[in-house]
Amino acid sequence: MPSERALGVAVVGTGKMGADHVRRLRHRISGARVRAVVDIEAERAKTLADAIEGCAAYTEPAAAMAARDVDAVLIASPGPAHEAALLEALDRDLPVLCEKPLTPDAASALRVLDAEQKLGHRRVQVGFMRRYDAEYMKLKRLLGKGELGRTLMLHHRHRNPAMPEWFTEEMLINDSVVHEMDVTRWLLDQEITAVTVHKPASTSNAPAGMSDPQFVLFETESGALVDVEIFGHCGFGYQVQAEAVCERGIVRMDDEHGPRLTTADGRWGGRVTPDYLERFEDAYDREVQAWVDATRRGETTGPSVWDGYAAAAVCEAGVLSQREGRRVEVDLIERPAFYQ
Ligand SMILES: NC(=O)c1ccc[n+]([C@@H]2O[C@H](COP(=O)([O-])OP(=O)(O)OC[C@H]3O[C@@H](n4cnc5c(N)ncnc54)[C@H](O)[C@@H]3O)[C@@H](O)[C@H]2O)c1
Ligand SMILES: O[C@H]1[C@H](O)[C@@H](O)[C@H](O)[C@@H](O)[C@H]1O
Repeated sequence: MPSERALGVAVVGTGKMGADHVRRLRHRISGARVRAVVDIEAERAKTLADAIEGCAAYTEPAAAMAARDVDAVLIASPGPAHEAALLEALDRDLPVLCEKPLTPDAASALRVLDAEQKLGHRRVQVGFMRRYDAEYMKLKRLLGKGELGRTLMLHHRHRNPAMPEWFTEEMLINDSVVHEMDVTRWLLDQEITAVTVHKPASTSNAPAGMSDPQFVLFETESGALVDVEIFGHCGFGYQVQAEAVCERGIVRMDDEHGPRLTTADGRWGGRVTPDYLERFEDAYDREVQAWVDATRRGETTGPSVWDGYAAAAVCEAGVLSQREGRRVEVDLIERPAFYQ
């Protein structure tokens, strides 16, 4: 439905990420209006809606999706709640931007994959925002040019200062490393075939029952090896780095943000971003603008339900490896022609 008027968006889940997307839709990107906010915490949704002209608060995603001025849905509830909201939106043929992970496990991701195929056209963009980050885009372009030859290894580092108290050890894999699963598939243009999770000595900052950091190894279809350091409680800030080792060179992603200072006491250096909202702000903006623009043209672009399902299948292997301490092969269905 190519449209001249602003896209009416319902935002489902108004916690840290949902509230930030509401701010983004209102103040940082063009072509959209927040018409509904949904949260099981009624007061949170109402407080947010009261501050936005023409926006209503709901506690049920289905009620918001039925509203006359809602054309599209941005899902930012916790991962386990995504499936129900996605199926509801697909049932109504509404365009969706769904925060990562698509769903936390492969079986639920497959149900979404089936529902979109039954609908007969793509409607869902998955919120793998690193694909919209300037540094990752440069890395992708360089690897794609072919000058460096095949990529033999990728090294990823993913450090968070601390995790919320509800964050579990499994979530280190299916909520955090899911980003590296997606960028690895995207950068190398191939699937991940096996995962092994190793647990080094744990920081005393980790909560009881969580071994942190963890070292995750992916094997890929071409035989590349990919390692990920996931550190949930590094204490000092938010850091995401990547380096590709290729046949004819090495590309290291620049993760510096902000000025680098040299000071009178002989120190030299920059600043580490405190969290993902600051580190990836431009990427989130580009991602949401791309979704609004494509939706207004009547198209669906960006990471697909297939990408969300493939990452969920790798997560499932990763969680099993984390639990059992062994290498686990990824169990992936054949890619349907619909998603070629
Ligand atoms: N792309 C990124 O970098 C990034 C960063 C952070 C979070 N996320 C993703 O965003 C999503 C939300 O994470 P968050 O950190 O904002 O969590 P949060 O806990 O801060 O917020 C979640 C909100 O959803 C509400 N909620 C729970 N169940 C709901 C339901 N069934 N319907 C409607 N609302 C519901 C909660 O009351 C809460 O207000 C998750 O999928 C997470 O993985 C992505
Ligand atoms: O939900 C968040 C978010 O996806 C961040 O981008 C990631 O760095 C965190 O590790 C994760 O917990």
